[in-house]
Amino acid sequence: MSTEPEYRPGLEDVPAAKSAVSFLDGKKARLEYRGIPVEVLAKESCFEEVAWLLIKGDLPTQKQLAEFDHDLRHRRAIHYRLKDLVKCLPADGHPMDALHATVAALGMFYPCKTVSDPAKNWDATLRLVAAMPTVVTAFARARRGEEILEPRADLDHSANFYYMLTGKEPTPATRKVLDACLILHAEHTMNASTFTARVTGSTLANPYHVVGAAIGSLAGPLHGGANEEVLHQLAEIGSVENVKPWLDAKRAADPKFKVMGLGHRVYKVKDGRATVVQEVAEQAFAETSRPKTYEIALELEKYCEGIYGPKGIYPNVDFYSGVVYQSLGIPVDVFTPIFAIARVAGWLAHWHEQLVGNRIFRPEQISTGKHDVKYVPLAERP
Ligand SMILES: CC(=O)SCCNC(=O)CCNC(=O)[C@H](O)C(C)(C)COP(=O)(O)OP(=O)(O)OC[C@H]1O[C@@H](n2cnc3c(N)ncnc32)[C@H](O)[C@@H]1OP(=O)(O)O
Ligand SMILES: O=C([O-])CC(=O)C(=O)O
Repeated sequence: MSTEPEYRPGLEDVPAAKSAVSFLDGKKARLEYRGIPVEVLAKESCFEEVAWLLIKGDLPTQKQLAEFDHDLRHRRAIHYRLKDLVKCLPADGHPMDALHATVAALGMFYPCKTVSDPAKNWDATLRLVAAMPTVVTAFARARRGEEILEPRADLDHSANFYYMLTGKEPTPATRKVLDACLILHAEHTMNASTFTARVTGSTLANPYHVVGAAIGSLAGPLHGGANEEVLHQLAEIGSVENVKPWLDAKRAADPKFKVMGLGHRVYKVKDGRATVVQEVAEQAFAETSRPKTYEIALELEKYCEGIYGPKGIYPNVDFYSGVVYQSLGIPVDVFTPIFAIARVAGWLAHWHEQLVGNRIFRPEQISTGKHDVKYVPLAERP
């Protein structure tokens, strides 16, 4: 009898950790952060409160939230040499790469060398949550030759992000839309980037390495990078009338063609976050106007339902988020960095959880290579 363990490609259904940070039922599209439905948080809460909830485990008291908010506001500014670094990066480079590089450098300017000091771990946690919007906006502006703006301590997290990006204060509706999007993207059980964060954390690497590794994982088009791809896809389609001919042609050319923003390992119904993003979008469009891309996305969802619905493939959170960001005037390649600005809360929550009773991740492989191969000296090879 074979003793070979069962191999599950992509670790499908294999538990990689025990976690109390969030809960997901993919058949019912139910997502909870520390037991609270995400839809409720998106409507009632703010990103700062949700970050505390995820990392600390419970809703903050009024005093805790006030202190947390104060501490975040005072860690937004980055060292002037980090701004110089951002200015030196290639202007045509991707903002996710700039974020990746600058988060590593952030860890050099504000070190947390070992992870055994809870006070230093907490300081790094605050720094990462607070400073990532500063880094993203610094690169977004510097590459266009615009002045890098100092964070404003009189604005909350979402409003300050929008201000640092655009130089304008958001309207209350825009702030709410952005904040709700950050809340919706803050955490999602054992997704690829969170798993990456936990694996990295399990080596006792410092939190900047943990977040840097997770940023790299999030960047891929099968994960967070899909929100940008969706917008390219909608631009390629170009019109509501072209949805059917476009998809028919793609599928004819490649039966395995993947529609970006569709499908999920866990959800077999429409991602509840996508529905909330649409509700939020309608608020955003009340101030601007319903963009053509949104009409195309709606038509694409409708046409895809007939084709992919029977297989349980529906829109995920990335399907509509980009349309919202675009309507706020945010450049397409900044969409995935916004995801990272939100998800850092979840990554850090998992990092703190991983450190309690930590054991290094070291799974097994099923070896498929050769054995006892004779080494042939180079001179004897053709
Ligand atoms: C925040 C997030 O990370 S949400 C996910 C964002 N990613 C995307 O939107 C990219 C497009 N989607 C995908 O590539 C996938 O659905 C993933 C990566 C999200 C999930 O991948 P997996 O769970 O490994 O599913 P897998 O890729 O094996 O697909 C299973 C089947 O559904 C099909 N399928 C999955 N997604 C799609 C899609 N977007 N369009 C068309 N068909 C799809 C596959 O072709 C495959 O079909 P088959 O059984 O006939 O071979
Ligand atoms: O859970 C996943 O695999 C991907 C996802 O939706 C997320 O990270 O938000």
